[in-house]
Amino acid sequence: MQITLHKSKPNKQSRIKITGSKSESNRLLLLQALYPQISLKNVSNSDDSRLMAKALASDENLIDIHHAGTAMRFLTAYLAIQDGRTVTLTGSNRMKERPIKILVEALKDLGANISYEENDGFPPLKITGKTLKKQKVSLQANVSSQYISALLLIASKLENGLELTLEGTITSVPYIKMTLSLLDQIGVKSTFENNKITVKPMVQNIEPKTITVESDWSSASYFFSIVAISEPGTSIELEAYKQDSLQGDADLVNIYKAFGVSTNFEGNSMRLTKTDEPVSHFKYDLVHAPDIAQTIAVSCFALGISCDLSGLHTLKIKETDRLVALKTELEKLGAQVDITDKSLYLHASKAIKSGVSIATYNDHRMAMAFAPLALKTELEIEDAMVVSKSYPTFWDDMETLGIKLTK
Ligand SMILES: O=C(O)C1=C[C@@H](OP(=O)(O)O)[C@@H](O)[C@H](O)C1
Ligand SMILES: C=C(OP(=O)(O)O)C(=O)O
Repeated sequence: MQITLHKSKPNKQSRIKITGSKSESNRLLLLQALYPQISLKNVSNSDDSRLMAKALASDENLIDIHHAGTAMRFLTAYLAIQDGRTVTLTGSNRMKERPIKILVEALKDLGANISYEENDGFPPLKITGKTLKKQKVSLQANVSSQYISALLLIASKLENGLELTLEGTITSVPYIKMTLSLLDQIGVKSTFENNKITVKPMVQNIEPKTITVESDWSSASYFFSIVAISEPGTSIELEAYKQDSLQGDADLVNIYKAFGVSTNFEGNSMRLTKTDEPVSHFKYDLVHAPDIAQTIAVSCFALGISCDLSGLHTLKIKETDRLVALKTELEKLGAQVDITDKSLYLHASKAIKSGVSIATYNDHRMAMAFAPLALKTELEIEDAMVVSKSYPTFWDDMETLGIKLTK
């Protein structure tokens, strides 16, 4: 379905409630399957988290995880330790292009029984669960942190725990720390020093515990963008967020200061207000927060400022090649964008073409990142329901803000 976004002015004040972080939810759902004493509140309503929950509850021998990357990686590790069970784990066509060899090889080094059903190094995988007795493994850490989190999530269930050696520059570090922090909340002990992570085995049963998932910061990024592009005084209140977040994308508070957005935490919500003028050039390394690259690039384009974003090497293997997708779609709107395989440079431009149709490439973040441009011009978003991968009520929330759209 295509959505037309009409040029709109957002309400002066709005309030939006966003559901739990997809990343935290997918970790906690897996931990809940391993430790049923855990109860969860504010779980993400995203397609990816629903698919994760469904897969964990399934006793079928074929599981299709569609576009859900974290679910694919986390379930590979989970199924590898389900003794005696054989499952084929597959996904969308794009999932079959997203590499998984580093994780599969690490699991195999630990003793797992996993084979590739189609192409070497890629899903679908045939996994026969067994008890893994080895404890030490090394893996490349510069491609995706999801491989590392996947191993850490099952580590406390291994007989001797786990000792990971991370090779190369570690990418997306906050996501690894999030995993360790959630393990700590359920009583699993770990250490992370330099390039070594250790996790202790859990010998006794854990105490019953309720964990409330903080709302999703990557979803919040689109509201930071809208406030940045708005008139001074425009404010949006977002629930339920805290200053001391496990999510690396909470760096948005710091980043959007450069675009004139002030953030105030009040109770369990945060209020974003447009207070200042943006900088004239923005330079940032997003190696620890790759999911907000699209939002930031579009914000800069809307504000007419140049930006130089680095640390983007993981973007090529996400839902689509996000570097190429950003360049193609921003240039349709009149931008000039230079990309390498790990960076993006947007030249400053004032004019934004009207009536352009934005392709989304099965990538929720392409649809959502471009939506704030409705404050500047009319545009169309193709295959707009792609947003449900992480944020099913996104378009309803846009309407709540006062953005006019036709479905
Ligand atoms: O562990 C996680 O929940 C995630 C890790 C990141 O992936 P990479 O480590 O592959 O960059 C991020 O892009 C993804 O959306 C979620
Ligand atoms: C990259 C993402 O998700 P995943 O890797 O879990 O598919 C994302 O949500 O931006």
